[in-house]
Amino acid sequence: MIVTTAQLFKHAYGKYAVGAYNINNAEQAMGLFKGAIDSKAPFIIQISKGARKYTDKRMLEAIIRAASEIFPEAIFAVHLDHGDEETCYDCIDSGFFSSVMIDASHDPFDENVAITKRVVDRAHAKGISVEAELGMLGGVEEDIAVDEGNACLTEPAEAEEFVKLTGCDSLACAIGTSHGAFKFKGRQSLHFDVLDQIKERLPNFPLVMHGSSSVPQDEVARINAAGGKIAGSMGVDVNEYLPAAKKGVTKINIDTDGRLVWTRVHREFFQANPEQFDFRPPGKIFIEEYAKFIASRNELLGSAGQLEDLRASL
Ligand SMILES: O=C(CO)COP(=O)(O)O
Ligand SMILES: O=C[C@H](O)COP(=O)(O)O
Ligand SMILES: [Zn+2]
Ligand SMILES: [Zn+2]
Repeated sequence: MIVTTAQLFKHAYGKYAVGAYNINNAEQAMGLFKGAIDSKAPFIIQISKGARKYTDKRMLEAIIRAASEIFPEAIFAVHLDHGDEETCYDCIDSGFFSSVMIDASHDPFDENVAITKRVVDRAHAKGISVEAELGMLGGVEEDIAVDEGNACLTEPAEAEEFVKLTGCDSLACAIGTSHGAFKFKGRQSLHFDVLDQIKERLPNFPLVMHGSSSVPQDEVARINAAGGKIAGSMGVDVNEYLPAAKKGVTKINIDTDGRLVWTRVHREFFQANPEQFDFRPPGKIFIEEYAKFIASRNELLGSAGQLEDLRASL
């Protein structure tokens, strides 16, 4: 069943975070739905502009509708990840997306407000939720690279004003993370101080954490042992997911870690079976491994086991 992110956040706020996972193909969709059902968790499927280009937006919709038929118990939102204004309107008009993200965080504050407000008006007219972004993460997103020096944490007073002016349903805040596999040079903590200040100004308002992959070091080691060359990568401490959720982070975005699962499975498979050229055996392994990964993340986010209570509340 497709619901809005606002419906998911109402149930989760302050108790747990809903995992938001990107998909690009059928194997990821199968693993995601299976892992969510195995862990009895609601979830958010995210589709980036890159995914819509790679697989074709019609193919992605068909894959998700099919997965929803294969796993009829699933409760999830279909969400556009890092949309621009034009892509937001395309998704709002599609009749398929229940939630969009307008990411105008690279524009000046007033421009971000104006763009976000226009998207909010169009989305709300159709009952669709809107995530906006304020502050700047490091790393690369949708082809825009932000180096560490230019990344800036969300300013709490600005966040309060931004939400009032735009009427958005949730806000992606920069609290120290970045996209991709190279977030930190050493183990680093989230900026809980900033989170506390934002929560004080925006009580009961759902916040979103992008760049939340943990980049498991054993996963990286296995990839490198099987011929990969991923060096100096470090991610978010998974033990900080739940404390962040208790401070209002209601959506936690994880994409890179899933790509690492894919890379490890396929590198190990083809290294062990150099004569193989059928992609289905490793594809099958990936679906199983990705399902296990999703279930493990949902446990850490606290969303595992919430499915039936959520269903009863809808
Ligand atoms: O924020 C993300 C998608 O919007 C994904 O972040 P990661 O690169 O840490 O997985
Ligand atoms: O924010 C980035 C997400 O991980 C999506 O990545 P993508 O734009 O390469 O599909
Ligand atoms: Zn952004
Ligand atoms: Zn993101």
